[in-house]
Amino acid sequence: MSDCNHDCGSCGVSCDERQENPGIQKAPMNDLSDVRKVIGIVSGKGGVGKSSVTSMLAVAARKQGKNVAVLDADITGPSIPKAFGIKERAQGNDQMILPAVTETGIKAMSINLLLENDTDPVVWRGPILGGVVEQFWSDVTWGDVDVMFVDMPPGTGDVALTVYQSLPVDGIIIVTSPQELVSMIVEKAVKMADLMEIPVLGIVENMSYYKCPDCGKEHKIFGDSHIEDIAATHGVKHVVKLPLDSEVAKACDMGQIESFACEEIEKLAEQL
Ligand SMILES: Nc1ncnc2c1ncn2[C@@H]1O[C@H](COP(=O)(O)OP(=O)(O)OP(=O)(O)O)[C@@H](O)[C@H]1O
Repeated sequence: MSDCNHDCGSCGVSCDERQENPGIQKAPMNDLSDVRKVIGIVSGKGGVGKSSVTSMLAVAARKQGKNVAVLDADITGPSIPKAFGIKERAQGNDQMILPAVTETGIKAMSINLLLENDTDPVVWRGPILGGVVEQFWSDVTWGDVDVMFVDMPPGTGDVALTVYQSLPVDGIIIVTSPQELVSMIVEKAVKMADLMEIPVLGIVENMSYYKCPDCGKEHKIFGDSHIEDIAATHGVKHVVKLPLDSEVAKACDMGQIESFACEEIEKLAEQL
């Protein structure tokens, strides 16, 4: 056949090589990178602790001896460098961008490692944000990585769609808090993953309860949890409940997430 542009979507010819649903091409990985597993950390809405959980999962997987990377796809609200206390800018040249490396050896890339000041806002439209995420995947020299955690932007918008379509995501972890409204938003995230045919590996209910340090009683500050029901409805195997804990906030805010240990997250990381 002459003049084939390999875009079956714009061509009606019924040739031997025709693909009815050619789909969106995955972004290529460069020759100096070998990332063997990609796990997206998603949340229905902002502020529920998605970046903290991403960081804790990365720390736990690293402790288990894996080569770990974190791709901060939350371009307009990047929190990963702060949680790990990374202060220096990313290095690179015309050919490649090198990720930052944390104290325990986790590789990380975030828009904040490229901005002149980490308080500079990112005021870009959706397609440009998605393009940055693709570049983080394709142009960063990740090297040998057993598992990469992708800190997704909150919600089911443009950039989340780009990550699902362009990166070879093996599964996602949904982070939520226990309010009723959030349950509905979680279902949206689950359904989006279903649409993309990406398995939901687990749900983390963050700030699930507060344990009184004096009497040990657990208080459900945001109300009763419905997370087990939601997980059962959607066939999600792993459910983790994390307390509201000032030590988590302190570790993230001080850039010391690598010295914070969380048994529940360590157990989850083992299953991934
Ligand atoms: N279990 C917890 N207990 C106490 N504070 C927490 C807990 N989890 C997260 N935090 C704190 O809540 C704040 C928001 O957390 P984080 O940045 O991880 O949320 P996020 O969902 O990624 O938000 P965004 O969508 O804005 O990126 C941070 O200051 C963090 O330290």
